[in-house]
Amino acid sequence: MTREETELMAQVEALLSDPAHADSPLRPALARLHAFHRAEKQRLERLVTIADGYQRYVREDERKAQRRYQKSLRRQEKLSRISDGYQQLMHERNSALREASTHDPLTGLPNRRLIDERLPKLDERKQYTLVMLDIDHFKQINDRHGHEAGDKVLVAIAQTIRQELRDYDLCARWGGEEFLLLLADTGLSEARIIVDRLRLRLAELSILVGDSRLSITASAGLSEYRDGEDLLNHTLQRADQALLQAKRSGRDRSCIIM
Ligand SMILES: Nc1nc2c(ncn2[C@@H]2O[C@H](COP(=O)(O)OP(=O)(O)OP(=O)(O)O)[C@@H](O)[C@H]2O)c(=O)[nH]1
Repeated sequence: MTREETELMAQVEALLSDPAHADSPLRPALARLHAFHRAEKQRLERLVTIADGYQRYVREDERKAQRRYQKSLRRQEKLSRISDGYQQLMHERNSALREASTHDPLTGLPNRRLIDERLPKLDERKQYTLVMLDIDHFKQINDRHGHEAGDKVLVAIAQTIRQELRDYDLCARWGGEEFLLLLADTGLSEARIIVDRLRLRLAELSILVGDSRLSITASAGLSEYRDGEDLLNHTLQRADQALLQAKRSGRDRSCIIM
């Protein structure tokens, strides 16, 4: 209520309660006007209270909706973090599984399965030489120094093969101490130079096992891929025969079957 209104109401109430105006013909009308004004005022106050309450309710409701929205946003962020993490984990697991199924766990070299997968992708226009490389008298290493020593030697051999070959050559651990090399874009005479250099590097290895230093030699059989033939059947058979020949003629050498 404004100050002016308060003063006016006080003035009207004073007039109404003054006995000097009890018989005034204006008094009943003034009394009704005063009562009407008070009733209106109370109604207005009630309305204001209701409107305030409604606004408070709306504000509180908005705050609740905001809190619910923030909470659901946080939950969604959490879910998407979990989902991202899960996808990453699945990706890593798949890569690990793929790695495990296509590589030899001891040396990390590709295994037969990977070679089987890669071979259909050979470029028919290129020359390829297939090499079977086998470590000589490997059994003696196991027998004399134990299986673990044999494993250590195999790891060192694989490392040397990897270092000596070019990026575009393929190499795999084919069996126990037998390795398959596929030299791309390479004819027999060039392949023999590469293989003999590799055998020399292998012979130079001096692998520390306990108190002993072990050295090895390797034999190799080479054969060139002929157009249209099955590499893992025909070319491989000739390379195997060449390897047998190398073993039979004294080991520590490479042989070729044309
Ligand atoms: N330490 C170890 N030894 C293995 C592994 N795989 C195969 N071998 C061993 O390799 C040896 C191969 O022996 P052989 O086939 O007789 O061949 P070798 O003694 O190398 O004789 P030649 O090939 O005729 O020169 C066996 O004793 C196998 O047990 C392996 O993963 N780790």
